[in-house]
Amino acid sequence: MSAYSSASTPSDAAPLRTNLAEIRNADYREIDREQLSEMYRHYVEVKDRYPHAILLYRVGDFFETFFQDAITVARELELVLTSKQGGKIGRVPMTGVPHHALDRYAMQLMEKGYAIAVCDQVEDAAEAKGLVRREVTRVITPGTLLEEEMLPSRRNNFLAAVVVAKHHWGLAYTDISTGEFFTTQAQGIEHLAQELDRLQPSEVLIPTNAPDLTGTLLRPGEGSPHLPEGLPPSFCYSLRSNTVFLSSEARSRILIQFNLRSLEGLGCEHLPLAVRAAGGLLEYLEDTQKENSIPLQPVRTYTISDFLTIDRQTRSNLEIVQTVRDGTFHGSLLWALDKTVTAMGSRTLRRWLLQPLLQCKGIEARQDTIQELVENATLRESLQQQLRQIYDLERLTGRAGSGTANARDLVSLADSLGQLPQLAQLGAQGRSRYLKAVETVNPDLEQLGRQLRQYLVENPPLHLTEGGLIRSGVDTVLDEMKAQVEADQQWIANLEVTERERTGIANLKVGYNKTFGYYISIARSKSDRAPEDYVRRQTLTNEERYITPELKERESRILTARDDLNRREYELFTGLRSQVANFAEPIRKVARAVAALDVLCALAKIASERNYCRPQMVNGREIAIVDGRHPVVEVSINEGFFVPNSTRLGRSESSPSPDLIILTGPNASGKSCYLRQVGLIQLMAQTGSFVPATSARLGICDRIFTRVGAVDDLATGQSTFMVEMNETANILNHATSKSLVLLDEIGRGTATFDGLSIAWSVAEYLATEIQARTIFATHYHELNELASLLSNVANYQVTVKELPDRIIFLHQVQPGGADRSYGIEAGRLAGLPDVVIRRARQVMGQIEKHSKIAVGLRKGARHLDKQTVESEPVEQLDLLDF
Ligand SMILES: Nc1ncnc2c1ncn2[C@@H]1O[C@H](COP(=O)(O)OP(=O)(O)OP(=O)(O)O)[C@@H](O)[C@H]1O
Repeated sequence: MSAYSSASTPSDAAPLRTNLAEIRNADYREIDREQLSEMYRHYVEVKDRYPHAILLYRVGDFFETFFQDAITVARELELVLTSKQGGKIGRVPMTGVPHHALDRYAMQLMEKGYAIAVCDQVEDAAEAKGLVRREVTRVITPGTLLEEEMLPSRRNNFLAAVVVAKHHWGLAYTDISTGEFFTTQAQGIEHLAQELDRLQPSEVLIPTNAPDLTGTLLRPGEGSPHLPEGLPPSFCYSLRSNTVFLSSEARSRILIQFNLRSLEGLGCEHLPLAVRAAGGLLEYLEDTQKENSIPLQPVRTYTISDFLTIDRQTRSNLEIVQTVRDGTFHGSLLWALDKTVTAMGSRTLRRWLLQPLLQCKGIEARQDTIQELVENATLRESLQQQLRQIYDLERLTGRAGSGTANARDLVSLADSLGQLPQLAQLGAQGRSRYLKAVETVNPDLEQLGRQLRQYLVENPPLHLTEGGLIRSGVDTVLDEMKAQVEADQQWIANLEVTERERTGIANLKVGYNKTFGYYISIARSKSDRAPEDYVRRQTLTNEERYITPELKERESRILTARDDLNRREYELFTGLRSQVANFAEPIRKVARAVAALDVLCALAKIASERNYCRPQMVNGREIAIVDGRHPVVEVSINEGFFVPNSTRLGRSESSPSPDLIILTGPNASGKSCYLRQVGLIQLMAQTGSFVPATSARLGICDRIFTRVGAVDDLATGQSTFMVEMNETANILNHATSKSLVLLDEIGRGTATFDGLSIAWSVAEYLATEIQARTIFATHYHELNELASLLSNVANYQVTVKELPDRIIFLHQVQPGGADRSYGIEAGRLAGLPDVVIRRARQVMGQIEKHSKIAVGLRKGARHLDKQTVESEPVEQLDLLDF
């Protein structure tokens, strides 16, 4: 149980130990409201408006929950469930958390999939006549977090909205902490699922026409008949009324938000579903943020086909942002490449890796900057040094705009803006586009930074209403107030000396306590010498305590002046904060340029330290990598131990390279590693990065597909083999001749001959029908025979050296097919009985002797290139004949 519990709230709260089923008044909807006392009546009125959120209701120093919410919160947060007198109705369940710990507990509830409505006191309890006025000041949901401590700094927290109309869909998403706001429209639900998978939004808004469900937050995996079919179940979905997603309402909401007359300039005028999604998203922000107005950047329209498509399997198999095995960041591509020095840069690198480009122009612009920074290490190091001084401008601006920034945030912002001129000087030394983007500093931002530094003290406190924020000399009213307080404080400080002189009592003291304020203390033995204007306030064993009218007057003046002074400081502070919010747009523009430069510096540093090369991007189908390496494995094993391997793929008139490589080799020889290495090099190249190779010429790919390993998908109840077949079907149905397909172990999850047959026909289809560039790693060395049938197929093997008692892995990929697998050898080394090994060899010999796969298919080979494979009866394979 937590140390915080309602047991420490008001005195009539009592722990509830009863069986949950016996708790009375748990359901607020079923009680007689007339019987409730005034505060509870207000509580249920508010609760009626937020039936699906946990309502945290401010009472004194606590945020309390009542009725069913109290039971839920007690269970989820392991707090003590108590009860409190709710009026004539008797006691109602209650659980509370201290107000200062709200963020922490809200975060825990959020992680468990709850939305939270915060109902705070909006007037001073001391000044309230009757019930203290309370209002919902914020609704916190997973997609609307703003609090620094609740947000991961190095990744975005996206809120998405989706509108589906048959096969077409619109998607809008934003990160309200950084203000990014995008929208798009396309067709094919699988593409929507892919986009959501790329973004990993914390919350997805879905329109529903069931009014009583509006506001429901479905936890990940919960599912609902109201979710459009085909959406991944792994997200938190919020059901919203479909009226706010109507075209006209959505449209006018966007126009008002960005103060526009038409959507033309935003690029979404003719994309009705994109507009509807964006409008619905804006309405949600209005509804949840209440008094915080979120400064969003004008919505930007994008097209998914402008980027390399990476589906969920590929993102997972290539371990782009997390590893397959344990889902950790450590060991992923992002981990190996993220040498950025700002949180903004880190978020940008993640985005770039998940959304590589399709146009040479954009890729080459990034490459140009990397090249410049590889060649000029001094400039690169100075830039990184400079970038380190720049805080998270995007999120600091976001907090300023939403009114949640504190004085330390503004000081960090000012310090960061103060670094821009030096950054500009460094940028001016470069030639490429990304360096040029920072070479001029907006004078308004310089001025803003100066003003913030001029007003705010260097190390301001966290609290904003207790003074100590603003420097002296910047505001005459404030200075006069400070002078008055200081004069009175000085008078009190001198009082001890002046009163000792006046009374002649050498040990007279001036003290302060909370109950009486300032007092003069005299030893009781000397109390007869107290002057007439001394008024006795307290008698202790050895001393008497007095006040004087003048002392009291000074004291109350100090107290009121301090209040005024704190208020004035707060006013000045909020003025500064609003000023920052007014500059949100130009600050974020700079932030984007800074983030991109940070990423390019990081990639240049890696390129230089790890000997990467600049890949030459070409428009054809060529993939020519000389001495390529796996970017993650290379840095995970001892330096110099990684064995580089080359790759040539992509047949064309000028190149005899194969389209499909059959890759064989014993277990653990490095097939998977090689396969992934090729995929990662291609992906890195299309991100604009240099690649781990001696040289590379790469044609742009439209998609990278992977099928690696075999894992049961228990969540959807699919067997290993069905997962494998689904993934393979997806590849065969969507790959094009511009795709890169990486297949590892197709057909292993079923009977050998079924598996081999499927593997064979899949490879054949890829090579003849689709002609995608493919690497097909397999233990079925029978597939090597394909190369003798199809001219665009080649065999490669990962080599090993056989010694009498062991195998040495050379990890070298060389032309030719392995004529045997080492499975039986591996079994022998593992200690299988000799008799079993002997029998296995015998069986193997029989299989090899009688296999007529190549002969059988060669007879039908004339049909292979004519797309008639399906209709032609291929001769009965003789595989079972041994
Ligand atoms: N080129 C290489 N240089 C150095 N070490 C390598 C290389 N390729 C692979 N390795 C090492 O060998 C290990 C096994 O590689 P990998 O998993 O790719 O084998 P595999 O042939 O796919 O095995 P299996 O058929 O059992 O799946 C890797 O973890 C890696 O450490």
